[in-house]
Amino acid sequence: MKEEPPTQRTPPASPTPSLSLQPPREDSDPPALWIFGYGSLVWRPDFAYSNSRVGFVRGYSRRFWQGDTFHRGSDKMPGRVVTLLEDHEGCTWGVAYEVRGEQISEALKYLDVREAVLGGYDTKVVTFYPQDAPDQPLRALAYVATPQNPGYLGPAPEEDIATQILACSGRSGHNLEYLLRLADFIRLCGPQAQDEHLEAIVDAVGALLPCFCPSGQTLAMA
Ligand SMILES: N[C@@H](CCC(=O)N[C@@H](CS)C(=O)NCC(=O)O)C(=O)O
Repeated sequence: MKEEPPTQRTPPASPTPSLSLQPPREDSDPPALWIFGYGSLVWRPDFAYSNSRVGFVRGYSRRFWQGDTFHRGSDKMPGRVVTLLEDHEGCTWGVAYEVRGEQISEALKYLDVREAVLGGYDTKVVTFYPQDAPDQPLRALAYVATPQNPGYLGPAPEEDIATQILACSGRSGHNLEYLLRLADFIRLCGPQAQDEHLEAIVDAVGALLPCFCPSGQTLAMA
């Protein structure tokens, strides 16, 4: 399902940087583009793609520092979603999706609405290292929310981020679902994908939950 923007919330993203499409492998092969997801794109790309690979990007850390007033929050109660922070020591795990031929324009058109218009993200070219072939890195397009975008919330104690996540939901669902689906993915990637920031927020949510679910209800994940 593709979200339709109720109104233009942020200026259209700057045109996608001239990411040279991967040359066709054979003359008959269509051009290809890799798109790197590290937040909701990990479990809900919602665009057609030909191939996907789990892996990581170096030089970035994932942070719940972007506000979201559409998908996981509202204007009155913005949720928190992730962006990439430039961090020389950082390593962020996610999923890269290969789009080929006509899939390219369809994916970019959809993501421009979902990520840029509705989410305040901009595009950035990153180097993606597939988990199964880290010696064969790929250039990929990533959507990154910079501090200059109007929805940027920036750093906060993990306990405060956890409180905000527990209190927010939007058109795509509860902010807690967003956190837990991402934590599930990182857990499935194994210990090399450890994300201390994400873990600290999940731990803080666990510590707060009795306050939010006094009857001891368990969290039902759809
Ligand atoms: N750009 C990041 C983050 C994308 C992201 O999480 N964007 C949010 C807010 S704009 C979104 O699309 N949410 C849809 C959802 O929460 O299901 C990614 O590559 O996954």
